[in-house]
Amino acid sequence: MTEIRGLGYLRVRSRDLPRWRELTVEALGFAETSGPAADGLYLRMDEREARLIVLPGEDDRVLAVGWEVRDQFALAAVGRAVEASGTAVKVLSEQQCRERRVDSAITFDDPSGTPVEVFFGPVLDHDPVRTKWTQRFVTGAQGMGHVVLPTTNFAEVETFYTEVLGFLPRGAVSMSGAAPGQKPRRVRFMGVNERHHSLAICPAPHGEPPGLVHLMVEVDSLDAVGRALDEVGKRGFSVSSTLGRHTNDKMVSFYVRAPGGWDLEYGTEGMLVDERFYTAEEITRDSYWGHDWSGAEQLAAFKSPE
Ligand SMILES: Cc1ccc(O)c(O)c1CC[C@@H]1C(=O)CC[C@]2(C)C(=O)CC[C@@H]12
Ligand SMILES: [Fe+2]
Repeated sequence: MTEIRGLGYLRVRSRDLPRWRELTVEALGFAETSGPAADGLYLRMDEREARLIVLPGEDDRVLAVGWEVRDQFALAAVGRAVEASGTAVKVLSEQQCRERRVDSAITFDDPSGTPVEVFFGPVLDHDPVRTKWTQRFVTGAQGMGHVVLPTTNFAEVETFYTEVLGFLPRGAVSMSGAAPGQKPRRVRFMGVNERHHSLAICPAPHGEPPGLVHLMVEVDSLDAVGRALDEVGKRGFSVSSTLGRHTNDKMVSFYVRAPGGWDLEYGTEGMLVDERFYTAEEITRDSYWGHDWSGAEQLAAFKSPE
């Protein structure tokens, strides 16, 4: 049984904070709050202080994928497992934990170099979450959403997340290149809670610096998804994939290109997995309908030569 309970937060760095703010706050309807860095973008989805944090800098990169555990004992157990696997673990300082608004955290790189943080004890903000479309983000026991990570050492990364961190396999798909000129690739899905997948890995060059394929966040309203889709178009953001319904998690979503070269997936109606009855399945199409990727710009992660 995994100690990881869900995706807790994502911290990224960007050269273009105004555009990130326009996308997340004005188009997707995240609630903006303040945080320790006066010039940072701190985005609330729920009673947590911030789930998505964008800090200004000279490049676009993932600073940390934050995974949440129950308590200090679970955190210690994860730290021991990661060390035992031969990966160096650092304990975050009190100052770093204050910045992240968590009780304690450790950090390490996964085998493809994605910076990972594992934490417990997030600080809550009890003020109401004022989202633009009055939607609620689906979080709670399902965590913040899911991330898809690019990797060139697929097998090693898969082993790390399943056997060291205890993620549960939640099926796979073999896809012919979705965008023209792309190679076929296998995507593996993994979960830690009732959300179908909190993590997926995709064979792709990681790019330099560490990139993402996408971050998915879920809302409780199809109207919010539709309104957000209208708004990203009006504001000139590139829609990487049109609206569609996935065959594995049944999510209705679209994908929009964020500044920095990866996508935000914005969806609703994701299914819940009941581990008492679930078995991992192999899907043969990514979607029942929709999800046309032909308009996608190349992923930053796919830019460097294979
Ligand atoms: C197949 C699928 C089911 C549920 C999801 O939440 C989900 O993101 C996907 C995969 C989408 C998939 C991806 O993440 C990596 C880039 C891919 C392979 C494409 O280029 C098209 C489909 C994309
Ligand atoms: Fe996704």
